[in-house]
Amino acid sequence: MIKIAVCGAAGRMGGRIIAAINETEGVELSGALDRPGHPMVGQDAGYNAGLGAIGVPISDDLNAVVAGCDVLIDFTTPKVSLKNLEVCALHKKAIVIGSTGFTPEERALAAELAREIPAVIAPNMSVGVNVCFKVLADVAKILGEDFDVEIVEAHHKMKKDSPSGTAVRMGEVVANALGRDYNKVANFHREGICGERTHEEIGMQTIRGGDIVGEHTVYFIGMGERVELTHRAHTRDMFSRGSVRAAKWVATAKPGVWDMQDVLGLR
Ligand SMILES: NC(=O)C1=CN([C@@H]2O[C@H](COP(=O)(O)OP(=O)(O)OC[C@H]3O[C@@H](n4cnc5c(N)ncnc54)[C@H](O)[C@@H]3O)[C@@H](O)[C@H]2O)C=CC1
Ligand SMILES: O=C(O)C1=N[C@H](C(=O)O)C[C@H](O)C1
Repeated sequence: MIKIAVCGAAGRMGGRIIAAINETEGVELSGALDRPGHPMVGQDAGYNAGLGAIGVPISDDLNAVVAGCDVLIDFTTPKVSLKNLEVCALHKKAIVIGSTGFTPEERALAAELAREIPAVIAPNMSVGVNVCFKVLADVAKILGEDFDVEIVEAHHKMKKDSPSGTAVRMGEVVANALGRDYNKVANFHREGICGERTHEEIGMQTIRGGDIVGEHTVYFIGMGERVELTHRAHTRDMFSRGSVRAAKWVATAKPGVWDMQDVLGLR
């Protein structure tokens, strides 16, 4: 039985991950964490998952919860995730990180911290999005330089980072396939007399509102035709099931940073 602890247990994803652990064979919830001062600390973690009481209280004691698990699943914020990675490395425990909004410097630090423990770090745990990542590289290469690339994502109004981690990864996949540097060609802002579109840029546009779970479209726009690759998330449950699948996989993985392409065998 793999013992999984969940950090961000009082959050939108935390509740769905606890529900997914509850329905998955071979895993059990060993602990639940949220930030000190959160009103749900001390309450049973099953309530946020819609399960009723399951006998695991939400704690704010990171060291104790990590010591008692085999794998920590963490859906919080980049800063919290880096701290969790550091504590998992101290305790030699594996980690799955779903938080998004990492800077390039934070990503480098995460790789450093994960040198001695296995870590799955992925901006999107759904099978559908990860298949999109895989085919996007081929689509970009086949359509080539004659097609302009624009990426549009839409999420709920509570989302804190922009563009989404998924949109950034899509931009990186396309840029790599076309031999471009995402950090140089991503264009996040057009306003006023901003001039004609450059050939190389990848436009990154963001919509926020209501309760949209998550939608991503990559447009390949040519002269006289365009191709659109869209993924729409209907619920958070495939992200949470994906994170539990990643936890089972990472429990026996070698140290280093992995992502869902590794977990799903899509490399
Ligand atoms: N990789 C994926 O498939 C997905 C990633 N995400 C990402 O997961 C993250 C969380 O998303 P949501 O659940 O919607 O956010 P949320 O705001 O509902 O939940 C985050 C939780 O983390 C807790 N938290 C904050 N500081 C903490 C600390 N120091 N220690 C422990 N807990 C702490 C908050 O109190 C909150 O309960 C975001 O970065 C989001 O973009 C969301 C969905 C899917
Ligand atoms: O914050 C969210 O909700 C989501 N975040 C992830 C991202 O930033 O890509 C994945 C998903 O789209 C939901």
